[in-house]
Amino acid sequence: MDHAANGQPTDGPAVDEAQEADEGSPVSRALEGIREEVAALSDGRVADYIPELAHADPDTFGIAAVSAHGRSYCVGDAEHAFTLQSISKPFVYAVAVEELGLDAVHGHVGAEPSGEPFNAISLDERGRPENPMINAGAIVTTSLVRGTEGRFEHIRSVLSDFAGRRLSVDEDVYRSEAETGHRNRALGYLSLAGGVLVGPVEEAVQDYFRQCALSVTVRDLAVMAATLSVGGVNPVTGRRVVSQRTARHALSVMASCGMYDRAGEWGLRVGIPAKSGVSGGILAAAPGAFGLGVFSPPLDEAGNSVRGVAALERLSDDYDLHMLRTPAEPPSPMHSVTRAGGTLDVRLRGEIDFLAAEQVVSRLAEAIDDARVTSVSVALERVSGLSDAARSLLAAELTELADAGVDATVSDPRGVRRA
Ligand SMILES: NC(=O)CC[C@H](N)C(=O)O
Repeated sequence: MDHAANGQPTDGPAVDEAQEADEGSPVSRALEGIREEVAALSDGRVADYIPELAHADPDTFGIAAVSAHGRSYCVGDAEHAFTLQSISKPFVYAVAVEELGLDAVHGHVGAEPSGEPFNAISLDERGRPENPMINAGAIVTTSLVRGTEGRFEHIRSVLSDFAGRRLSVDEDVYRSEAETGHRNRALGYLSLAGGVLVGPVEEAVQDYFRQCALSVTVRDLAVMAATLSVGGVNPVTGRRVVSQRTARHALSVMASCGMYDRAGEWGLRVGIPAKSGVSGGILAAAPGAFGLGVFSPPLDEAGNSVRGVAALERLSDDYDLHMLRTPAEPPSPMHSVTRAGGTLDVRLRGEIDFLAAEQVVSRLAEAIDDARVTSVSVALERVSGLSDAARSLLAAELTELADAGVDATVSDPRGVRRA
């Protein structure tokens, strides 16, 4: 067992050394540039309402990024261990959704940004906490998890899969919050009274305190985020942790509710689904691109790391990571379109999603109006994947062609139409 900078055990290396990207890489240098600039910010206060958190060194500052392909880049205090706190919430939400399904979970907790602080006493008209990212909602979400190996062990094991290594509880922080977290107990009892919290409040609250006290590094945050970014498969270990749909649900609640009462401003200026924690961490998951982790303990009034917010604003801007940026024009899905005699020969390529399929079917439909064409042949040899939406659009167009008397044949040696 090795020990991180603050003496907390970290149970083995965070990621496979082989995946560690070169420190001299331009990506690391760019991260370092942002870190140096943002380090000059000295506002904010270290959280002390959980007494143990008050010991954090305000100057500690690390940034990590993990690409969708699993390469990691870390600068600053990358090996420093700190506790997840609220960053655990989207992951435990994912555990609950995976186990119970989306509708069952949202029978107990809403999905609307509360516009209020993380510890607000905020229940909607149905008695549900407003969303799973505020404390009340997160305690309810934790209470829903079952897991065969015991609730907390199940949570720890899935969160460890997200990080790609076994995470351990910082017992001092856990005890410190368990001794003082009476407001969270109160939120638990209110949710019990509202009929949405399952089972003994104290057990749910204890497991919530434990999940908040899981010890991580910025590198872990970036790996966890990257796992959500790429749809639920940890890009470092290659292991599927949750379904693609569950990953999308977690990203959605992070996007709308992850930054508490700063969610709107965050969407405008950063636009990366994110979750912050009072220990000073922020995790951000840019879909299909990068997982990011930042740690710096001084917090703004909303409870978000001051340097973390500034660093992510810069990262989003400099590297075009806003989720609502205009996507690049994708390559044409048509490798070639030729006509030989009465046959239109269409060879497709690459990943065919709904937009690409729309291009293809509109081209195929022209064959119906073209008197010279009596048959079409569609070749899928070069197609690496068809989305469900694309598959059904293509099937519908083939039926149209047949109905119009155009003979259609499909060659699909890789079986992408069946996948
Ligand atoms: N915003 C946070 O990180 C809050 C988490 C902390 N454990 C609490 O419940 O108060």
